[in-house]
Amino acid sequence: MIIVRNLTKSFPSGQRVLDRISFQADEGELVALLGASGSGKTTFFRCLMLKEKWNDGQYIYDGKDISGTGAWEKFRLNKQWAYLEEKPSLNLKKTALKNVLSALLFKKSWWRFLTNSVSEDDHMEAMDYLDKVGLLDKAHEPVEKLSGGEKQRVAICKALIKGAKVIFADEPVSGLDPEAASLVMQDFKSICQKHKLLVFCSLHQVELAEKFGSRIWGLSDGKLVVDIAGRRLTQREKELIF
Ligand SMILES: Nc1ncnc2c1ncn2[C@@H]1O[C@H](COP(=O)(O)OP(=O)(O)OP(=O)(O)O)[C@@H](O)[C@H]1O
Repeated sequence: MIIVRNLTKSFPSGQRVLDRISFQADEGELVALLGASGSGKTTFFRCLMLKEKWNDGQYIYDGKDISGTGAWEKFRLNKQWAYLEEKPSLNLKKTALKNVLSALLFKKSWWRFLTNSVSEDDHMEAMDYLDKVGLLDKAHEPVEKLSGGEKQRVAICKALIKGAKVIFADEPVSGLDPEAASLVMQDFKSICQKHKLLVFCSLHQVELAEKFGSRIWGLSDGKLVVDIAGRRLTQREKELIF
């Protein structure tokens, strides 16, 4: 699904943040990305979402070379990608259901977009997704009343209803207590398998990466120093990353 060869990124200051990173990642994979603070995890995701210009490298997505692609192609690809942040961007005053439905904006026909109408099918689909992440009974609650983990799960539903094929989750469980963090990670794992998505998830917690990642990557000094199937990391691997 994604093949990257020699991704290199430097900022104008001259700092090289990503150094010739190469990988192949496929649908159904939950890639847990570990790295110390400032190791370049966010920059890496931003490069993969084409929000940052690459200095070098080749990017193949769904069999097509999209290195140096134009604005229209980026717009089209952005519909297939979702970016989830530590603090999900949600309308706090609106209900969980309305937040999920808002992600349909770009999928609707122009007529329904202009009249802001929601079909019975849209409604059912949104409720189905909320049900899948255990939030059916919170569908009509304003998001400001939901916990951090529940807000993150609403953001996951938004990504699903938008039809995202790849999710970039940037430290989605930072600030959550261990139980809420596990629930969110469990949701990522199940949607990844069920909907055949590719999920990249940056984490600081090694245990969560070991428990939920189908693959674990370690980023250090701009390089992918660890790329293994999900399992317990050895002491040596931890030392390479941190
Ligand atoms: N727009 C920018 N201009 C210049 N330097 C930047 C820019 N964005 C990030 N950097 C630098 O790139 C390096 C990597 O930053 P990045 O945010 O990608 O790391 P991170 O691994 O996501 O960190 P954290 O875990 O703390 O969120 C840092 O040294 C940062 O200062």
